[in-house]
Amino acid sequence: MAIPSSRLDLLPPASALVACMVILGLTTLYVYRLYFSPLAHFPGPKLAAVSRWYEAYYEIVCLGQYSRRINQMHDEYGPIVRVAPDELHIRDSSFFDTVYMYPKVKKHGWDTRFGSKASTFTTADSALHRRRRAALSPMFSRRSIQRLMPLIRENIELMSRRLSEFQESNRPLCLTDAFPALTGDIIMEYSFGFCYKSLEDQNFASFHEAFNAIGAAGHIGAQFPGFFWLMNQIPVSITQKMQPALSSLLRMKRDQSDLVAKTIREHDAGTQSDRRTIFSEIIRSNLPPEDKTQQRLADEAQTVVGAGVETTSFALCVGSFHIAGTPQIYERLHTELVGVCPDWTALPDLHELEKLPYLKACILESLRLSYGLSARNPRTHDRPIQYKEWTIPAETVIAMTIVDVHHDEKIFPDSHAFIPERWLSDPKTADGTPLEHYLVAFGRGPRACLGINMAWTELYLAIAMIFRRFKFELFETEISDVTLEHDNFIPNVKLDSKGVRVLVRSVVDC
Ligand code: HEM
Repeated sequence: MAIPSSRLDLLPPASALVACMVILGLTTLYVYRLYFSPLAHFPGPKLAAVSRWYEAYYEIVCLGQYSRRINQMHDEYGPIVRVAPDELHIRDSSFFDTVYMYPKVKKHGWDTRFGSKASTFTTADSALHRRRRAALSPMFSRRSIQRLMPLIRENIELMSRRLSEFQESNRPLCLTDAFPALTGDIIMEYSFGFCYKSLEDQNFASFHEAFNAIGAAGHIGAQFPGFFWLMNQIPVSITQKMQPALSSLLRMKRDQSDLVAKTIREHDAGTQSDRRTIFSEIIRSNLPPEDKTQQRLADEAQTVVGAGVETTSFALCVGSFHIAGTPQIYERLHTELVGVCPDWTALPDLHELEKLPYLKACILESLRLSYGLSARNPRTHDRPIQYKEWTIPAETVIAMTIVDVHHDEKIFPDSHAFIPERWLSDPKTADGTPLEHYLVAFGRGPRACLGINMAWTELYLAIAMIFRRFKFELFETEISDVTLEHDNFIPNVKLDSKGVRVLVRSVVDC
């Protein structure tokens, strides 16, 4: 039946109706989150409780500042705060193991962050994660890394030759570029039997910027899950103009996808080489076919390579900066290294290096101040957990942050200072816990770092080679070039940093 036109005039326009419904819906949602949600009674700012836009503002507009804001919230509200409608954050080092060591723990939230949702690193579900991790694990065991030693040493020696070049030319060397070239060449070679030869490149060109871009873009991906899909649809020539670092990231993703495809093809044709690579082994593993698709393995490649490049290289930057800038640390380390390595040309094997207490202390302190990840690290448990007087409902997202533990002044007094001595002579905290228990750079529990053996090996060999054979003089570099300023998932320093730059000097006992 037709409505008379006079009555039609009385109806509000469709757009107004939609707007009213949206406002009503949002109001209902916000009222629920504030007053009726199971997390309603947890302390924290109301804005954070009603919407993730609060987080988005600090992460996207203020460029990775939500962690800092969360720290202010803890100062104001106490050790547990509600930082998003469905998420609590805890700042209490003694609770770290309870959150992370639970075997069935899930990790929601990282699956949309990097455009690689099917990787082991980003898999949310615990059972699926276990299966995927099991296929990767054999390649990262201590024995496998021992087998990888010739490759690691070859790259360390190549780095040594590059350092000699800089010493001879007296040109400043940018370690922020050089270290990702080292770690990148190693992990690419191990992943695919191919690398970009970044160490040989005049300027150590690598995908370092791309990995930093992915961290920053992750803030957008976290809020808008379709973001990476959208970026992938845009031709590289356009993203190149819009955002060069992001275009480098997309190029890297496409390269890795091609390398995965090549590995699959060679496996299917039976033409693969005898050399074990991470991806040839995954393809040979007993993972089900759906976990061996090109897309899933490309996701895996992105995170394995990313995890292998940035964390270790930043730890090397932080350590080198402090060792180079503090003569008594350098002298003590150098003397210890000369003791075990009187002939500078022959670096001792890993077992010998692992026995050196001061070298280990310098590495521990480098890890402590480089954090691994600066992001808050979400977990959910399938049962309620008790934190002090608070009962946290099952399936709540609970996060803690490595940076908070490493700067817990009760555990690491003068926590911003680089003091290797704090690790000497088997130190304990006030309650008798070994200090190393609170070094959580590699995370904890079933989702802890898989590359820990590889990371330690690279750190031992690189630091031993550098500070046995050379001496660094800091060049127009200051503490802010290694200080966390932007939490872009991985720790980023101030935006206008030119990197850690040094002049390379020879040493008399070489
Ligand atoms: C200084 C060096 C490194 C640090 C501090 C570090 C730190 C971390 C941390 C904190 C996590 C856990 C994330 C979480 O809790 O969810 C992690 C995971 C991981 N790391 Fe590392 N990492 C380092 C080097 C490496 C290297 C060299 C590799 C080798 C490719 C690697 C591969 C991985 C992988 C595959 C995961 C995911 C494990 C999983 O989700 O089961 N990492 N890393």
